[in-house]
Amino acid sequence: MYVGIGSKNPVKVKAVEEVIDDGKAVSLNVPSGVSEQPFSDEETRLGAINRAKAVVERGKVEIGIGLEGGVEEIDGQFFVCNWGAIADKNGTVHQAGGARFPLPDVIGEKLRKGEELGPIMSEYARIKEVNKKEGAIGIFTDGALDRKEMYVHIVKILIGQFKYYSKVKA
Ligand SMILES: O=c1[nH]c(=O)c2ncn([C@@H]3O[C@H](COP(=O)(O)OP(=O)(O)OP(=O)(O)O)[C@@H](O)[C@H]3O)c2[nH]1
Ligand SMILES: [Mg+2]
Repeated sequence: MYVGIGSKNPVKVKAVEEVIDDGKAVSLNVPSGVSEQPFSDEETRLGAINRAKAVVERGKVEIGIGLEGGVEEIDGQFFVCNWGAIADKNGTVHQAGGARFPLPDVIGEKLRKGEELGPIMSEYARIKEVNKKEGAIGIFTDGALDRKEMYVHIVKILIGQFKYYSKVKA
């Protein structure tokens, strides 16, 4: 399957490569069409869909995948949320949501001031570009689950739906 991923972030690219059959994905820098730091499930999901569609519109690949991270406030506490979408040239789109977990208030306060989670996490964990490594989920689970593995889960749900619904339609 010749697949494009709408990000140059290595954790997202590796997650797609790990799941697809031939193991090779084209990575493209495409706009998400939402804020750099999405602030709700809706906005994060839309960012994933926009990225997936933008990849296909570039015309290099038949199938595009968009993965987007964001935050969602529930009862005064911020949770990291993650969404993915897969799109093909015929306009088919499938979606999937991933893990969510709470962030400490000290991080929530910085998010409220308009800072982006990636840099906040790097400062908090004292790890450069932690968003391209284990990510917030790796830090707050003591390494039990890293950001790539979290996206692998989403990509499996995306590719799985794509295959299932292609068969059903045939
Ligand atoms: O360290 C992190 N661990 C995570 O689990 C996580 N989830 C989201 N974010 C941050 O939320 C913003 C939008 O996310 P995002 O989808 O735009 O990702 P990104 O900016 O890292 O990649 P990309 O935009 O180049 O594809 C960015 O500031 C991300 O760093 C995370 N940071
Ligand atoms: Mg980003």
